Amino acid sequence: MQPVLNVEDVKRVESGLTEVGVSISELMHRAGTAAANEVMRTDDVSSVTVFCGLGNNGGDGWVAAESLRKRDIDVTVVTPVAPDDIQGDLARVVAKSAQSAGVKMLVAPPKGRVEELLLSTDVVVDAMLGTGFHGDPRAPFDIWIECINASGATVIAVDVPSGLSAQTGLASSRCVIADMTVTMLVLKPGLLADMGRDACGTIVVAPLAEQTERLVLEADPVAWRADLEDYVDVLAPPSNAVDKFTRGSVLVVGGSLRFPGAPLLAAQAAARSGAGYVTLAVPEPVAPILQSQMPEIPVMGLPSDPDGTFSAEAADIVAELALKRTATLVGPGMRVSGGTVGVVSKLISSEVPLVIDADGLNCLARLTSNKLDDFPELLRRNEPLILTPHRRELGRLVGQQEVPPASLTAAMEAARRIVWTDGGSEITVVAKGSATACVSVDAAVLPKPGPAALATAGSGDVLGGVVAAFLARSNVGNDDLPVLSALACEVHGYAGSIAAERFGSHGVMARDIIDALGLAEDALEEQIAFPESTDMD
Ligand SMILES: NC(=O)C1=CN([C@@H]2O[C@H](COP(=O)(O)OP(=O)(O)OC[C@H]3O[C@@H](n4cnc5c(N)ncnc54)[C@H](O)[C@@H]3O)[C@@H](O)[C@H]2O)[C@@H](O)CC1
Ligand SMILES: Nc1ncnc2c1ncn2[C@@H]1O[C@H](COP(=O)(O)OP(=O)(O)O)[C@@H](O)[C@H]1O
Ligand SMILES: [K+]
Repeated sequence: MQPVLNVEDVKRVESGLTEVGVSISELMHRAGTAAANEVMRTDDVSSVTVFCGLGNNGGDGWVAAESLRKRDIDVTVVTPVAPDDIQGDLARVVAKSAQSAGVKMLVAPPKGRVEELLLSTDVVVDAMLGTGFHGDPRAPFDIWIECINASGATVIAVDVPSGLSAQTGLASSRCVIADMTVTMLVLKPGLLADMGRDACGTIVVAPLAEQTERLVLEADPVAWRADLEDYVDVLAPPSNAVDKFTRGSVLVVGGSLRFPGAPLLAAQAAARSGAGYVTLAVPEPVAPILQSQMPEIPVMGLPSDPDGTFSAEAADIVAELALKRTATLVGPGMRVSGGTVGVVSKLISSEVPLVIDADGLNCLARLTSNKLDDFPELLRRNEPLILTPHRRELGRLVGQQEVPPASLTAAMEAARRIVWTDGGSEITVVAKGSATACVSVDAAVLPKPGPAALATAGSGDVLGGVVAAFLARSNVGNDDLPVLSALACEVHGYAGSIAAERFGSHGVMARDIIDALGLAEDALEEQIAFPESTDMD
């Protein structure tokens, strides 16, 4: 797994490196050289334009320019001020050095001149704004960003694409869209989430010093990006000596007359994710509707209120059923009512491996008056509990219902409040979004995100079914629940990619993701076993 550090903690690595004799100036030289090395790896590069800002990110750019000049590349720096007028000492020194080495420059050029230069540029190096950037890019950077994005040149961003927050992954309207980002020392969360996914292109981490790895670990990574090899051994090895029950049995509890389809999607997804026996428990009037849809999945009708949701009597029956299954998923389409809150509450207090999704989470929010983190006794259990909220559901659980977490880091913080309420490793929160974090008390694991085609109604129900099936099939201890959940997310995401190939990136429906789940898991397992053989990107 690759560590991810909050931007403020990167400074701790920087000062640790200074203590072992690697100065900031030396780091800047190594950073600029690392960026230049990536430029040199680009095919057929002869002319490069480096856009430099006024801080240390700009300093990296000047170093890169000088390094490229020495390798006979035709390089021009575009800068708001001449080297002598740069305020920061480090950046001024390297800028003057590049100037003395014969690097060409354009100081505060008009827009038309920048556009003209870009016409003959093969590679742009974006060294305008790095981790010191806040707010919206001001002139002239806003204009230069526009020119770069319109240029068609290959763009290599230094540390972070200008305009993107390396911490939050949020960007204003002006943000460099790079083909590659050479990020210094360590991954930062904003590169992996939200707009970061569109802006960074391929991410290359330049460690810059041999002590970096140790110092990064000491700086307490906020998350870990999973690699495929991390998933080895998470699921039980295949065996022919199984029957439908030993392959893992899943109970899906949910549905209402208003939303009968959601639990069916989840149950189908569980069946397509390798659970040998999947059962649905739904309110009585919903049962005949579903039974006709899916002959493989037995449907049980449980006591219902007149509005077609579970009644109070359903709770004990559900708990008894759950005790006989390897894992239970509760929530899809069940609505929030006295009866459904009772069902969720009963399941939580039963020692059964449990996944709570969708309205199951909203019931939990109701039960705890939007302060789940104030109810440690509720969450204290031995068997696994996996919550799969999207950001609005997550917000409702921790009192942020008006303003849900807006970034991956904010979502991880909210998820941490929940898992720390209990403090045990049996709870994992899968904080879903365009990038997802699987958070436990020990770690936050970031699966490789799937395509935007996953953002379609019912897709979350499908994920719930996959997570429940993997929980039923797994042989891991509670400590590995974040990795197990991350694998479920990757299979879901990969199934989304297969479905997008089949139906077009705008044409995917939740059912298409379900149909691709089995193939997605096979493909991923092949990748895990033979990592070099195929390229998943
Ligand atoms: N942390 C480290 O160990 C290393 C950092 N290095 C570089 O240093 C960078 C951070 O340097 P700095 O802290 O100087 O920050 P930056 O260079 O990212 O940005 C600071 C500059 O941008 C300006 N700025 C901020 N917001 C702006 C806005 N909205 N519009 C226009 N201008 C704006 C500031 O006035 C300042 O001049 C990193 O991104 C990386 O590229 C590297 O030199 C090597 C190692
Ligand atoms: N832009 C995106 N890129 C990748 N995955 C996404 C994106 N948007 C949503 N997803 C994924 O799709 C699923 C949507 O779940 P959810 O919001 O619960 O949907 P629903 O409630 O409609 O079932 C989650 O797994 C989420 O991580
Ligand atoms: K940059």
